[in-house]
Amino acid sequence: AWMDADFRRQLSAQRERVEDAFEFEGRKVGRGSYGQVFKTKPRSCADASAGDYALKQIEGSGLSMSACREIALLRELKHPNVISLKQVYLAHETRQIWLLFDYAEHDLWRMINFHASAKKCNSQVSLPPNFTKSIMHQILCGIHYLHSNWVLHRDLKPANILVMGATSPERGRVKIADLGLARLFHQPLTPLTEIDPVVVTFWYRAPELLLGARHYTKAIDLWAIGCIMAELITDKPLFYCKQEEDIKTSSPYNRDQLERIFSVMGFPSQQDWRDLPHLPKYGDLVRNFGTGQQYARFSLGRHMSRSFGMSETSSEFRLLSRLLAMDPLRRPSAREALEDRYFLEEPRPAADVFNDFDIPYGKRDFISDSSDNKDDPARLHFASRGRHLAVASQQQQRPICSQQLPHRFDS
Ligand SMILES: Cc1ccc(-n2nc(C(C)(C)C)cc2NC(=O)NCCCNC(=O)OC(C)(C)C)cc1
Repeated sequence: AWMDADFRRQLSAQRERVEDAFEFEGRKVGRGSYGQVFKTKPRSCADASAGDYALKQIEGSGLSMSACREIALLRELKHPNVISLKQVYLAHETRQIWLLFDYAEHDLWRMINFHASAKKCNSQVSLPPNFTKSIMHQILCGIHYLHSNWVLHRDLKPANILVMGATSPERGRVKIADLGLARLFHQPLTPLTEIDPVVVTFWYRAPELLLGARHYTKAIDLWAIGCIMAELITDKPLFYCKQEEDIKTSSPYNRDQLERIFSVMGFPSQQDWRDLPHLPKYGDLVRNFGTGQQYARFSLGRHMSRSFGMSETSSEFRLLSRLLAMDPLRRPSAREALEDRYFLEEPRPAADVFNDFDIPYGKRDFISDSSDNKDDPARLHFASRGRHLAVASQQQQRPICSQQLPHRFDS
């Protein structure tokens, strides 16, 4: 051994073990191909007030490529709106890698689903007037920081936008994360009405990606932020498209998703998007959609005003339509978006997106391993229909559809 045995023994005796430092038995809140995540408290400080931590046990053993990438990336990044890596634990015996993060009780996927369910039961939950503006401001601040460090996110969607809970010193602060893909079958089976947050969806993918663009760009992240803004306003995914039942081909071209985008945005003309004919899948586009005449009367303004009564002259709509420019060259940078009039007008964005409103969302559920029953016939049924079919996450908190909505959910 390159280190003398005695010294190694000494190091090993001193090394802090993650199981000695944290209580995480039965506190699993996330499961996926990346590994699993626990909601933990340090064993040392007994007082419950100390913030919680998210402890991610990385799948596999040893320094995998993804473990290296996550550690190397996150240890360099420090911004209030980006998830922060607190500590790395290397268990030498098992060669396991554990990453320690601040714990975020909420995320936009669960929050938006909560409001969508509340609407269905007509039990509207009141929100601050600057709710969307505050969230958008903090997402753009976080992405501006990442982009200025030449870090592209590549998979922005509501599930990756975390929000700190009531017990955190950073109550109501947005933290951009990348939770990776979660396995689908750890959730008990419930109706397919809600698509699991982490099924691979194309709803946030920029049109140039669907048409075969070979490289991710900052503009691709800004398109996704536009999709998230629309979803915050309407509680519905703007470019919702049914999930494929069978395993998707590897082709980036997704006709149904493009069809959905055109039926909201209209079809891009030569003037709208000069470089469109140079995209690899332009031939497929012409074959499937011809000149796009059938979408001539559609536009974002028409969609947002007819479906959600949104004024096309509002600064909110103006920013949304800038972010959702079909031509990536016409989308604003994160800095240009932050300078938009929308953020300078009343009400101004707040540091705590909930302001002093009660937080109506439930806490994350703990996942029990027993629900990972491999022999569950229903699981096999869904499995046979392809891994894209999701079993809706039981973790989704539905508001109680009764008149007396309890005052505080998060206490
Ligand atoms: C392989 C790899 C995986 C993830 C990341 N990554 N990238 C980013 C940027 C782009 C936002 C900086 C962030 C990450 N990693 C994470 O966000 N990891 C979070 C793990 C903590 N999980 C977590 O808090 O999960 C709950 C369910 C409690 C919300 C990098 C590399």
